[in-house]
Amino acid sequence: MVCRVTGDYLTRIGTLIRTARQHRGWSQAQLGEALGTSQSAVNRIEQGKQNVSLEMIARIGEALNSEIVSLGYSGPMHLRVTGGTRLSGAIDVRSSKNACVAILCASLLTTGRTTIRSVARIEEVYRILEVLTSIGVKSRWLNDGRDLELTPPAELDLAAMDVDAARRTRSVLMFLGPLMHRAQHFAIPYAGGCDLGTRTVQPHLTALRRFGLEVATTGGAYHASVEPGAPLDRPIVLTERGDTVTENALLAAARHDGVSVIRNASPNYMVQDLCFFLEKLGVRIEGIGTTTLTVHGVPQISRDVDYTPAEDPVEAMSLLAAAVVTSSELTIRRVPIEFLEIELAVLEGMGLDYDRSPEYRAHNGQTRLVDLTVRPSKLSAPIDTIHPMPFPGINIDNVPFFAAIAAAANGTTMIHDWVYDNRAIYLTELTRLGADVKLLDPHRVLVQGPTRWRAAEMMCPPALRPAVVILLAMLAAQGTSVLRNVYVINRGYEDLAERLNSIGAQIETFRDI
Ligand SMILES: CC(=O)N[C@H]1[C@@H](OP(=O)(O)OP(=O)(O)OC[C@H]2O[C@@H](n3ccc(=O)[nH]c3=O)[C@H](O)[C@@H]2O)O[C@H](CO)[C@@H](O)[C@@H]1O
Ligand SMILES: C=C(OP(=O)(O)O)C(=O)O
Repeated sequence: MVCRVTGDYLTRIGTLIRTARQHRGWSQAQLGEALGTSQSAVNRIEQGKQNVSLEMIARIGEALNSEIVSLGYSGPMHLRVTGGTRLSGAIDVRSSKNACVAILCASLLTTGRTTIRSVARIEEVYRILEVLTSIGVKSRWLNDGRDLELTPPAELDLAAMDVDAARRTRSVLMFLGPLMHRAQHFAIPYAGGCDLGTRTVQPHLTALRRFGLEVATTGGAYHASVEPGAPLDRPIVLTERGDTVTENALLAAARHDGVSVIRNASPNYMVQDLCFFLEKLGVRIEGIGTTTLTVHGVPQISRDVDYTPAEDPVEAMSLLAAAVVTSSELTIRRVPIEFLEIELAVLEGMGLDYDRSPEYRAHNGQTRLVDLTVRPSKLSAPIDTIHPMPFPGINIDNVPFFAAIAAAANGTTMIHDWVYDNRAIYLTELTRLGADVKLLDPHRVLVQGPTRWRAAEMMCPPALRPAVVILLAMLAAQGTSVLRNVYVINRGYEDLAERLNSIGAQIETFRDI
C-alpha cells in the first residue's frame, strides 16, 4: 500500500490526531516540536488540510503514544524505486551517526545540560536516546527538531534501562566508559548493530579494566563493577585500533583523576568529534587526530555544553557513489575532506571527473569541509585491491560503495574487507540487479564491470552499507525495484529516500498494513 492518505480520511485522521494530542495534554506547538515541525503544520494536519503520509502518521502515533494513529507502524518500511533516471543539483551531507551516538553517550559525563546541534535524525540516535531517557535523562528537540537538549537526573535509574532499544545498537557499548563514573555496579545488554559476523568487545574490556572496570559477560548482559583502579603509571595500549574502543577509553579517561595516555588510538572522524566535545567539557586532550591521546581527566564535570558534530564522511561517500552509478552531475556539499581524501585519490585514478571547492570549516570549528562536484565519467577498474585500513586509509564503511562503483567501471576490481567476516558476502546481492560479483572467500569479492543494471525486488541485507549499495544500484537500474525492510538504512541515514528524491531520484516509501 502506498503511503499517502487522501480525501475524507485526512479530516478523520486529523480529528483522531487532535483527540490523541488533547488526551496527552499537549498543545499543537508541543506536538510540532516533538515532530520537528511547526505549530501551524500541526494545525493544518488536524484540520485535514495537509497531505499526510503514513510515515508522518506513524511518527505522530509514536510521539503521542497513541494506538489510534500508530497504524502506520504495523509493518516494516519498504522502498519502491523507479530507476534509470539521472540525479542533478546539490545535496548537503548531514552529521554522522557514529559521532552523534558517541556524543550522546558522552553526555552522561556531565551533570550539566548537553545541547547537540544538527543531530542526525536516524534510528540509531533514537535507540540511544530511548536508552538515555529510560534511565532518567530528560530530552527535548529544539529548533524545528534539528537540535537536541539532554538534561541528566541527579540519580540515574539504571535498573529501568530500555533493554530492547539497547540491544538494537552496538553504540550502547559506549555507556560502559561514562557509567563507570556514575555507578559502582551496572549491566548493559549485549550489543547489536550491523550483522557483520563476530565483532569483538574484548579490546573494550581490556582497556576499561585499566580504569578499574571489571566486566562479567553472563545472561545476555555485561555486568560491570567498578573497583578502585591501580594508578595509571603506564600507557593504555589498545589491542586494536578500533573506533568505539578508543571512544570508550576516552570516556573512561575523561573523568579519571589524573592523566591517561592511550596508545594505538583510532584517529578516525568520530573519535576526533568526541575529543572536541570532551574539550568543551573542560577535558584537555593532546594528540587529537593521532594514535596517541593524552587525556587530562576532570573527576567532576558539571558544565553545560553546546556542540555541533561534523558531517558524515560515509554519507558523503554514499552520495558520491550515487552520482557515479547513475552517471550524474551532482554537487555534494559539506564533505569532510580529510576523511575522504584517499577514497577520492583512488577514484581519481579510476578516471573520476570532479571539482572541489576551497576548504571551509564545519560548525565544530575544526573539521575541514569542501563541496565536491562529480561529473559523469568513464571509469576503469583500479589496478590495486580496494581494502580498508584504520584512518588514514580507505574507511572500512566506505569499502562497500566501491563495489557499486567498480560495477560501473570497465574491468575487474578486487575488494578485500579483511576485518568483517560477513560484510563482503552481502555485496554478492548486487548480482540480482545484474552485476557480476563473485565471492572468492568470506572476505574477498571480484567485481567485473561495466554493468547493465536491471530492476529487482529484494530484502535489505542486515547491514547498513551493503543495504545502501543495493539501493544505489536500484537507482541505476531501469524499471521499478523494491527494497524491503529498510530499518537498517534508516539506522544510519536521515530521510535518505526523500533527500535523494530532492535531487531527482524517484523513490516511494510504503509499508505493509
Ligand atoms: C558506532 C560506530 O562508531 N561504529 C563504527 C565503529 O565500530 P566499532 O569500533 O565497534 O568496530 P568493530 O570493533 O566492530 O571493528 C573495528 C575493527 O575495524 C578496524 N578498522 C577500523 C577503522 C578502519 O577504518 N578500518 C579498519 O579496518 C579496526 O582495526 C578494528 O579491527 O568502527 C567500525 C570500523 O571503523 C565501523 O564499521 C563502525 O561503523
Ligand atoms: C557497521 C556500522 O555501524 P555499527 O557499528 O553501528 O553496526 C556502519 O555504520 O556501517
